[in-house]
Amino acid sequence: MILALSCPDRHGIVAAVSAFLFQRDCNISDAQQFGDAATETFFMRVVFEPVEGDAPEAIRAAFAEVGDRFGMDWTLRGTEPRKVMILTSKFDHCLADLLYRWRIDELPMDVTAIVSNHPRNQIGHVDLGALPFHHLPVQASEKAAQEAMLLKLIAETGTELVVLARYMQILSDDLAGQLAGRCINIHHSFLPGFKGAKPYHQAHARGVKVIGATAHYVTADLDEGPIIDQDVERISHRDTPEDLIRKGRDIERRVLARAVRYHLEDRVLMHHGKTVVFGD
Ligand SMILES: Nc1nc2c(c(=O)[nH]1)N[C@@H](CN(C=O)c1ccc(C(=O)N[C@@H](CCC(=O)O)C(=O)O)cc1)CN2
Repeated sequence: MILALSCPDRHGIVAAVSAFLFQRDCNISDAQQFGDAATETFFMRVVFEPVEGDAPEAIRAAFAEVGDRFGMDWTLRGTEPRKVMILTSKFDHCLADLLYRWRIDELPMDVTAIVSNHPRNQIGHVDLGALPFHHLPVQASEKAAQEAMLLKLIAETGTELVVLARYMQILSDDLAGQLAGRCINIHHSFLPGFKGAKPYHQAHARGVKVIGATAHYVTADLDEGPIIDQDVERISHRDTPEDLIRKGRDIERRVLARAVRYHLEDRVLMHHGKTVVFGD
């Protein structure tokens, strides 16, 4: 099981958590914590094995007293797969990579559906196997209707996380609000540089020597959401925009996969528009 928490920083938090787990004969296999002096906030992630028959609900019910005592924001989850919906437009490299990592059990998820604003035959060569595919086209005048169908699908499938794997439509403030903290986007630049569409052409025009990719939670403000993970590659004057797009694909794949896995493993805690990430 994984306990993730944040609370006002004070003495005794780690002691109280470890005492609770000790009293229940739980075995701690990993623990990470961080105290943010600037905001006097404490963050902690503990992976532990409960004794046989100690049900998650019972542990949660018992931990609530500790949570209330310290004013914690906390989640306590098993490691069962979580329901993920993947949205894409025409570029399928991130979708294909996520599905490969899912098929080799690198990502603890059940894929509820693949959704695109383009028809199935326009999203590259990726093998969706038996996964449900939904074509939800976006006409500017019918964006609200398209988003209502998307929200209905998310609700009906019990989707817990929405991944924008190069989904090139801007979500409305309402939809972004309804998916707050459970929608991750891959932006194909090293934010805050080169927001918006065509970042590789912007980078080429600026003559930068490093390109990158950024995975972030989606908010109403385009490319402004809390950053979960980033990575970069050095480039040179020899690289054309097409070279940057090619080199960028690899960066996007690994950054998005890492961010999705970190979210699914409760390694990401949100804080003041930023994140605390207990990586591996
Ligand atoms: N509310 C948000 N929606 C989306 C975000 C976000 O941060 N907040 N990220 C984008 C992804 N993205 C960059 O990473 C991005 C996608 C699309 C555009 C854009 O200008 N789209 C045009 C249409 C383009 C087309 O049809 O091909 C538009 O929507 O007018 C910029 C950046 C996903 N959504």
